[in-house]
Amino acid sequence: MVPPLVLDIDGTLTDAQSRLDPRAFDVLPSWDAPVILATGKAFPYPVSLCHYLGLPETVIAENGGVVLVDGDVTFAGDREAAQAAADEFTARGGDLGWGAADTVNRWRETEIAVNLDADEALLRTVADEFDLEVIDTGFAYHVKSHGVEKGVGLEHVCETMSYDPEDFVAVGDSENDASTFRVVGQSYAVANADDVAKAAADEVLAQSYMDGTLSVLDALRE
Ligand SMILES: O=C(O)COP(=O)(O)O
Ligand SMILES: [Mg+2]
Repeated sequence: MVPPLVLDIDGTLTDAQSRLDPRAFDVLPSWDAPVILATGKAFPYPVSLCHYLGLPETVIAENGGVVLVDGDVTFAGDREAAQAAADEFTARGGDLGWGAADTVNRWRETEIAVNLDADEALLRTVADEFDLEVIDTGFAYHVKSHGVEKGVGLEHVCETMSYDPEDFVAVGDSENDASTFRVVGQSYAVANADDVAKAAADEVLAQSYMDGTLSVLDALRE
């Protein structure tokens, strides 16, 4: 019997160019246990990924800010504070860096994401003034409330689904996966992971991106 999975998206189910690795379609829809997508992306991204993979919509989005399980959506985090910090950052000359349409934040409900090209020092100064934290996922800076984490989201999912987080196997690549790694039974950082994720993981994989993830899933299926 295979264990339930909690999988990060960017850097874990993708290639180095952030493109979804098509092998996800071979392995995830037929996985014989729950597959939870846990991401820093805004809510519609993992929902649509579930839709197109043919998976039940059980997702942790916005680094734990939004959780969908069993048809119920719950929110954590102070979006208004994050917006106020973003406005102040912009007023002081910062740029969120996503252009006018800003599809990165347009549907984001509990935090604000900022392009990695932005002025990090200014962003951290302003976030601090609003009692918010900044995490760097390797794909964006996220300005968010303290204590909102993917791992907390997973605990909520588990309560609803009557699972123990210990039953889960996790794969991830960055700082925002460390909280997941702390609550699951077995955790893996892909080789491209950042130092925080590598330190938090039970095991650091030899292979990067989806190659690393598949090495875990193939071993679990054997
Ligand atoms: O949105 C990001 O910054 C990273 O997304 P991820 O958590 O799926 O890697
Ligand atoms: Mg990631």
